[in-house]
Amino acid sequence: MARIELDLAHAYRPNPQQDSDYALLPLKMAFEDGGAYALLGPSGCGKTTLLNIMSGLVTPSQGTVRFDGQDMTRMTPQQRNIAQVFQFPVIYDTMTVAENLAFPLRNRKMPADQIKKRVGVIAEMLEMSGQLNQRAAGLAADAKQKISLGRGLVRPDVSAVLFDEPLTVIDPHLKWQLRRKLKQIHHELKLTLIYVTHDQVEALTFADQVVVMTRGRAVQVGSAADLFERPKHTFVGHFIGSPGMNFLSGQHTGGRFHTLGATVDMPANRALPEGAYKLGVRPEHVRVAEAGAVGALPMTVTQVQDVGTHVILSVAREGQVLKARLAPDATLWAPGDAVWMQVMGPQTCFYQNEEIVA
Ligand SMILES: Nc1ncnc2c1ncn2[C@@H]1O[C@H](COP(=O)(O)OP(=O)(O)OP(=O)(O)O)[C@@H](O)[C@H]1O
Repeated sequence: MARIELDLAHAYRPNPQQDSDYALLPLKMAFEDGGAYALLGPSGCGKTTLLNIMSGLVTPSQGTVRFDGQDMTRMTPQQRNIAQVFQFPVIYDTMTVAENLAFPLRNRKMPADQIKKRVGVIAEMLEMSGQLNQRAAGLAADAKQKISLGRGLVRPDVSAVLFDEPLTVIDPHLKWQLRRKLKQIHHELKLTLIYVTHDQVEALTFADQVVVMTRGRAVQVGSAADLFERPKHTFVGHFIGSPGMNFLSGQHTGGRFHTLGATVDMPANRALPEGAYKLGVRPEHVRVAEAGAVGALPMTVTQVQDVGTHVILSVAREGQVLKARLAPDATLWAPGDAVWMQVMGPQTCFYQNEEIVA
């Protein structure tokens, strides 16, 4: 295993001139030895490009890839000793499950008794012990992809295992199980795992550290709690959470925040220089308040969505909607009701140029 350090940018086209010419804008980051990481972001943000640069399938147009300090930028995937699992199964249909799992170990000339043992361990982890002697050809797509996962995980000596949306072909119920399984496998095998996905639940359940990407930029690297409580960039606020963070543009002057044609008092202990900001507050932290309460805004209820475990209350002012995630008894509210919504609190964040400042 290795610590992977990236200091690079990548454009697929020659002579990139502007940001939009880059699949990856200049980035500098490190993946620690033995960590479980996810690269999360919408389609086209550069996740696969970043993964392929780590594996050696793509050479960055600028900068370097280092493994444990050694420059690997121009090395092949074999030389980097990387295992990669793709969206669709890459297996040999004519071989049995056991032979498929053993294949990467045979290639590395591991002694037969050790191969048998390791294949047994991996099959057990993936709950495939009963299928070891079956031919892959007769198996369902789910089972074939499990073999692909197993082939990625079977070698104990790899620098890292890279997964590119590996659960795409998996049935939703099994997907949930496999996600948890991969997390458990990570704890047991202590391999460096890097997992590409556009699904926040998948990223947050699997990884200890999530790299959130948008338009070729890695905007934040952090734990689920970091991304939830302190989104460094408004994109992270929008993208993580369901519904995402609320944002209100406004002006801070004289200890008050002016937004949507109203004024909210800032809590006394909240130090913030005067200026223009976007206030960011998670629906989980918005509360219905007493009329005129410090930190509350007068608004009108537009929608009450009862989703069983909680209620999403949508309120609006001057055409701007704010969402609050409340306990189930909030169904007492109805569209048209006047409410005061508490938007200021210790978890309220402030942004300038989309970056967090307080
Ligand atoms: N081989 C290529 N040649 C030219 N442009 C490419 C190539 N591969 C990707 N791109 C472009 O680079 C950008 C990043 O693509 P990439 O596939 O890395 O994103 P992604 O986040 O993995 O998206 P998806 O989830 O859809 O695969 C996109 O604009 C894409 O069109």
